[in-house]
Amino acid sequence: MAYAFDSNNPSARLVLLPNYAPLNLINPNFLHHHHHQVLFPVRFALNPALVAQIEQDRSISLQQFMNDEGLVPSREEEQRRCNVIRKLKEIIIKWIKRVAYLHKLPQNLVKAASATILTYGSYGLGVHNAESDIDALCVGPWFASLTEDFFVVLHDILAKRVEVSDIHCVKDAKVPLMRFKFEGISVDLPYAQLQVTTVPENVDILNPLFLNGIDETSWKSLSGVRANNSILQLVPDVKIFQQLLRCVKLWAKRRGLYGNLFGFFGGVHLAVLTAFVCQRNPNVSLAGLVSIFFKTFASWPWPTPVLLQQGIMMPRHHPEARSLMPIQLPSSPHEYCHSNITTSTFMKIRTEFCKGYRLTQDLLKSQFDWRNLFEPYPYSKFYQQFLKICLSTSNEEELGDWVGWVKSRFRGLLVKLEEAHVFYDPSPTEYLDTTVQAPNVVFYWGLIPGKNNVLDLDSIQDGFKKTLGTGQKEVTGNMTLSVIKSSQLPKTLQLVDTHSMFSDTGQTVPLCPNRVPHRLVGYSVPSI
Ligand SMILES: Nc1ncnc2c1ncn2[C@@H]1O[C@H](COP(=O)(O)OP(=O)(O)OP(=O)(O)O)[C@@H](O)[C@H]1O
Ligand SMILES: [Mg+2]
Ligand SMILES: [Mg+2]
Repeated sequence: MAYAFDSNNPSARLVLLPNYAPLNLINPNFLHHHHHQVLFPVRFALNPALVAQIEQDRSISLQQFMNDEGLVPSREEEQRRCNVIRKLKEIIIKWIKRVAYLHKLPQNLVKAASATILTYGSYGLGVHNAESDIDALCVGPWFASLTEDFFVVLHDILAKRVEVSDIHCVKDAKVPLMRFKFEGISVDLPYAQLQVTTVPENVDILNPLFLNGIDETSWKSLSGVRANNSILQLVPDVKIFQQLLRCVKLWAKRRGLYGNLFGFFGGVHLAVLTAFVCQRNPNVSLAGLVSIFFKTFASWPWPTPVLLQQGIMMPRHHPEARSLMPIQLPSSPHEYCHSNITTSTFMKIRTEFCKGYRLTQDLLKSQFDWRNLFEPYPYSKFYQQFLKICLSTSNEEELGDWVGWVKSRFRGLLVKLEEAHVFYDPSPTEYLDTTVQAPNVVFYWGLIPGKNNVLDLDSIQDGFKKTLGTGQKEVTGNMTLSVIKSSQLPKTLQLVDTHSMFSDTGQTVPLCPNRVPHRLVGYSVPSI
């Protein structure tokens, strides 16, 4: 560590120079001319070339960190996903020919008929990792209906394929879709029907020619693709946007802020916040953008909405406009991303933005270390009490469906806890309680009851059970709530807080935090 000291003014602060800062990069006039006012922050003392050099180094070390985390998929993993999409496209083409035939269309129309797959979500943005699903929109012609041809004919074709497992139809959602695994990779497949016979492979869904006469559901299903297209068009540099979004997603996951169903962010929210920062700061390095990201949102005057397209007037009566953190859905004028953020999760998110800002505001600090930003959230140290949510089924096959169902209704539980005036931190991580015989998944949510506040758990549990009993549901299981002290948390969970790793010893082990439940309805939570 090197220090430059202003000897003419002993009360002036020491100017800290990073270890590797070559002295010749220090603005030579600085110490000389400004020795009566060395109170400038250190960055002003440095030659801009040095600042740029350090930022560059920080960006490289951040990229190195991300690579070491294994977040960027390997070439083989990419290839696997490409193969899945190629095979899906082949299946869709065969399907549409069969549907045309079943509808007894004339030969020339059968010949001309086509359908395609458009990817969106994190895969479409190029920020997916090995755990991400593939969001693939099936786009079909005028004669292929959602209810029959998609949910019955295509479903049956897919169900018969050896590559496909765990296939489910989610019909009652805002964006109806089929969810399945294809060669082990989760796929979300919604459907949009265009009023044309031939759907080109790379159909331009922004072209009004294709959008003529489109129905409401198809329009909604197209919104994910539209959002992706416009994000990619609005950011000045796609590559740096992707890098920043990967960092932001990792930060959100590590700090327990990723999961729309838990009242936190989904991928789309973070994509818009990231695009917003990139849009306003072209030509800034990755490290600089991370710093600006936290600065921007630590001081954001919520509930002022975050808008990517400034000219668009967002309607005040929109239900999401009243949400605590409204975020515009790009390219869908007058639409916001759906969010489940509550007062508790809002407070946690804001605290974490501020913490992120504190940790990244001074990139020039010599002891700067990216690991601090991505440190796993230490739940067991933060909270003295936890709400334990135990979900179980009598056999393993039903567990995924049951957990997915309960998660899709978690909003009801968040609202009930909010009404009970407790502060809660709904950690999305899933654990397995090995002291329970039945196949199970356990959640531990941090709790801080309000003053003089006794939590009436029975009434919350009864109310939530009622919520679970309504709507379309094929499986049932058990759900119990209990409050435990942090000292009663399984030891491995406390270990996880410090090491964030999977453990196969002890009572309770975390499952894959991104385990994708089959019936998880995503953002289209049924109304509760
Ligand atoms: N809350 C939401 N509001 C609006 N659109 C959403 C919402 N959630 C998902 N979507 C749409 O569906 C797409 C896929 O969502 P998904 O939940 O798979 O997240 P993702 O961005 O792909 O991240 P991940 O890598 O976790 O899968 C999003 O990109 C978005 O277009
Ligand atoms: Mg996805
Ligand atoms: Mg998805």
